[in-house]
Amino acid sequence: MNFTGIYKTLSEGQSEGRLIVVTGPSGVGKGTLLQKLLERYPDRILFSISATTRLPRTGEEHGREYFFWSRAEFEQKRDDGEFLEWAEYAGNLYGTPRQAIDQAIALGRIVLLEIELAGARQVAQSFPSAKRIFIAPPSMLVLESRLRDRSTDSDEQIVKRLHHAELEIAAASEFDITIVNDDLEIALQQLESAMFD
Ligand SMILES: Nc1ncnc2c1ncn2[C@@H]1O[C@H](COP(=O)(O)OP(=O)(O)OP(=O)(O)O)[C@@H](O)[C@H]1O
Ligand SMILES: Nc1nc2c(ncn2[C@@H]2O[C@H](COP(=O)(O)O)[C@@H](O)[C@H]2O)c(=O)[nH]1
Repeated sequence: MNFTGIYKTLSEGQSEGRLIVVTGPSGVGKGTLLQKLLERYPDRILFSISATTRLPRTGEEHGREYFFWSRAEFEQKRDDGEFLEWAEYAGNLYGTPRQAIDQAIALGRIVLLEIELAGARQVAQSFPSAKRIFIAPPSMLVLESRLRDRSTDSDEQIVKRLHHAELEIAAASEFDITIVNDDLEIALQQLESAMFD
């Protein structure tokens, strides 16, 4: 059975498996929030591991933060239909492999996708019942300082990411709910309520 088939069956009431998409500009704190949720609900939540063609940052491991694939490998898998969604972002390809998600939803888990806007739009088309949550920064200045203080991206990457951020923030109204990540604990509580309601 393909993913659509499994998801339909589950939405008809046989399990509580569901898909939640979390989108927001790079540096807004999506990963920080989701990591904390995962620590709170390790048995209920599955955090999808994406694939990317970007190089690993210090401390990142293949199969933990991402599957780090070459562009040729990524494109082959994309052409073979192995991604639920994919997009080019700031010069690299990113995508959600379908397989683990199919299995987790079938087992009744809440599956979280942390993806950028173009991918979120694809999921909205293929899975209109997925809940879509937008994480917004308190301001562009705060976003920029989070990106700079994180010290993971070059100046060139930061400029690209801030440019993307403006496009993403302009699309926030497409989402079911927007959460401003100012105070981390408050944002976490809001995300938790949105996920389980
Ligand atoms: N509420 C907050 N207040 C202050 N700093 C925060 C808050 N949330 C996250 N941060 C910090 O902001 C930086 C960016 O967070 P994080 O890496 O989680 O962002 P992200 O949205 O996952 O980025 P990307 O999409 O690039 O992966 C990190 O250094 C993190 O510690
Ligand atoms: N469309 C997708 N976007 C994804 C996926 N995995 C991550 N992302 C988004 O990419 C940017 C940059 O991430 P970074 O790790 O290089 O900082 C960020 O907005 C992520 O949410 C994916 O599978 N599909």
